[in-house]
Amino acid sequence: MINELVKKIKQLDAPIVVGLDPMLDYVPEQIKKAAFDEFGETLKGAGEAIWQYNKGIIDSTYDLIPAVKPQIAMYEQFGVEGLAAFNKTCEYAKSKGLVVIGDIKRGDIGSTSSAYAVGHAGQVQVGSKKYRGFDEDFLTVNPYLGSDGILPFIDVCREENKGLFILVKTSNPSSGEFQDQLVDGKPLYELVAEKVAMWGESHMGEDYSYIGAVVGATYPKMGEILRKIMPKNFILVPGYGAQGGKAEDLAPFFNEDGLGAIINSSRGIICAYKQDQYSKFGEENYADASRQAVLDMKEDLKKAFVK
Ligand SMILES: O=C(O)c1cc(=O)[nH]c(=O)n1[C@@H]1O[C@H](COP(=O)(O)O)[C@@H](O)[C@H]1O
Repeated sequence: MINELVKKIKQLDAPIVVGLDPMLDYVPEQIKKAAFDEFGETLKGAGEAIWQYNKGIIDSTYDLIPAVKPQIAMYEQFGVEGLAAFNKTCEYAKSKGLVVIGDIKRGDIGSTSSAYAVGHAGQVQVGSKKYRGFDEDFLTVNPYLGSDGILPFIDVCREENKGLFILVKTSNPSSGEFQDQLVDGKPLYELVAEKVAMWGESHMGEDYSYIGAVVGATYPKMGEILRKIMPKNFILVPGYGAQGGKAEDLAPFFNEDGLGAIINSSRGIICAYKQDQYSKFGEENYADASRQAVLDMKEDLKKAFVK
């Protein structure tokens, strides 16, 4: 899948992933009304509303972008109905040719990581049959438990031609509390990056590894160092837009070949219709506002390459 992702990024000239993080408050009234008329103000109604909202965004942007990243918490809050919406969203995005990055941020002791990996990237055995519970192309994982927690994910990804993005330096304000701590004079995030580079060698694509890293757009100086430590690993970069990351800060995340990073924007795209600059679209045309926001993001990212 990493080769397909790289190919699509090149073809579309868009190192962009749209984060499908649907809070119910973001869903336009007309979609909520239709869902609640059918299923009532229930978890099922909420699941239907977020699915229809996502479908609109996918339909209006799939020809411009290589990938989407549904964040599972936004779905889990509605219980199994939310998870059904997550699954439908992943399946529909794939049917439109999009690469799906399942933002599940899992990681546990080995046996439990194995079950997570099977559930989201592999196939579970049921008697004589095998089934895919969920079926994302990439997963985000948390490396806090060490190799035991990561290797089961890599094993499944190797069998399935899938990949990972491992948290290295996260975009949030308190990410330094643990991640920046010095260990033998080196920040912890650098040690994790060295491990990601090493793990990545065991599952290589053509030019890049299937094993990538997550580094926040909000820490460009660290991004520059991490880019060098992990030259063959793709970096998923969240934090652009709603969290304050600017296009001008993104250059260090890319390699000389103009590749190596994919920039996420969630609220900046899916809630575009709520922003002043896109208010002319109106709530009913939220999906057109999202399309315009993707086009504007694409233009804006060009600044990252202006030397
Ligand atoms: O793994 C992630 O995607 C992630 C890592 C990180 O360091 N920071 C971060 O914001 N994210 C996710 O990226 C998305 C950012 O959303 P926006 O701030 O709305 O663009 C959310 O889904 C976050 O959960």
